[in-house]
Amino acid sequence: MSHLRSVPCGSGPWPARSGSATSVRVEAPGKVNLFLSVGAPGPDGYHPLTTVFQAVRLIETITARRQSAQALGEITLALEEPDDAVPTDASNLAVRAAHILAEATGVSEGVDLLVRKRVPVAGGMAGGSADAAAALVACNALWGTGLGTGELMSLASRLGADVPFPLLGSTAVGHGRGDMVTPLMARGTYQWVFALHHRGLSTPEVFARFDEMGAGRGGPQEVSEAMTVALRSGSPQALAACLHNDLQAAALDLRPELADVIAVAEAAGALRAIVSGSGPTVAALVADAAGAQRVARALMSSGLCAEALRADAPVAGARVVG
Ligand SMILES: C[C@@](CO)(OP(=O)(O)O)[C@H](O)COP(=O)(O)OP(=O)(O)OC[C@H]1O[C@@H](n2ccc(N)nc2=O)[C@H](O)[C@@H]1O
Ligand SMILES: Nc1ncnc2c1ncn2[C@@H]1O[C@H](COP(=O)(O)OP(=O)(O)O)[C@@H](O)[C@H]1O
Repeated sequence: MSHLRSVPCGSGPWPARSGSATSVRVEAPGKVNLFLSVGAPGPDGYHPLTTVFQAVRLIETITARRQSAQALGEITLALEEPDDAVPTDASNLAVRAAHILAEATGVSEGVDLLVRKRVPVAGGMAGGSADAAAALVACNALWGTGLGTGELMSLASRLGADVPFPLLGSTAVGHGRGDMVTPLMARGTYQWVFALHHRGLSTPEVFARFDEMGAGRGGPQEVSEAMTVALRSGSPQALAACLHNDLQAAALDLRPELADVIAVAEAAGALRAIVSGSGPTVAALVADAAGAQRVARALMSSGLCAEALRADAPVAGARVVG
């Protein structure tokens, strides 16, 4: 299709080497799925899907620090604000990312990772995946391992279906497990309000409920022409009409109150509100800043959500800052 171009391989928009820097700071965005069509699972249990990701201005920041010569070459992680829902051991996706990069490049140096989280945890907005992408870019620069975009993308897809996208950012189509990403032409800036909840939803549980409901038959649908035209037009009204999420019914089945959250956002003037990815975050697309304020206020006074966050999109993928 003429609006698609392939991911360039070679060096990315981040420095390959940091020289003698003692630390590297990287930012990576959360995402919302503008379109998510899910097919029947394959023998590995994974679902083939077609999705349109948009990177939103809810930004994870990872600082990778060189260790002292006396350190044991371990990979450690700390959270700027401790959170029981986020592991800090070897199961953290950012730690796994540093390990996989060290293994692929033969690096024995350790690293101390410090994470500032701004994407809701287990909210269907891929915060853990953004951390993994940020850790890959940060360690690649700190260690001077010099991997290019193609190689980082390939490591990212081994970490999780959602990990390659935050390396790319902006707006992109995902195929396969969602890990085969291709940039998509999009104009304009979109305003979102995200309704957050205290309790997250588990991605495997939502896919399992999707299967129990008999929802995925055959292969996933392709992105509609209406969606690509809407994105090229930059019109939030046109985009609102095309938003689609096959996992929404399963998320609503697990959390029926999300239907009320959607209704409150739309009654307050959102152009459309949908479940973000596997949920439970509800993403409301609004026309402008005034609309965002009205919707955020209505969501908060409804008592149905823990927080309402405003963010614009799209934004860039993982990049070294500071
Ligand atoms: C649903 C989506 C939509 O973008 O994201 P979230 O909304 O959860 O962030 C993704 O498909 C989630 O991606 P991610 O969270 O990286 O998934 P992974 O870690 O690779 O897989 C977690 C589990 O989700 C299920 N899974 C994931 C991707 C896929 N295409 N088919 C699946 O069935 C599998 O049960 C797998 O064991
Ligand atoms: N760096 C990380 N940040 C957040 N959660 C993480 C991280 N590493 C592992 N996890 C685990 O992954 C789960 C899902 O994380 P997250 O990426 O926030 O949500 P989602 O998959 O819904 O987009 C969390 O509940 C947590 O147990």
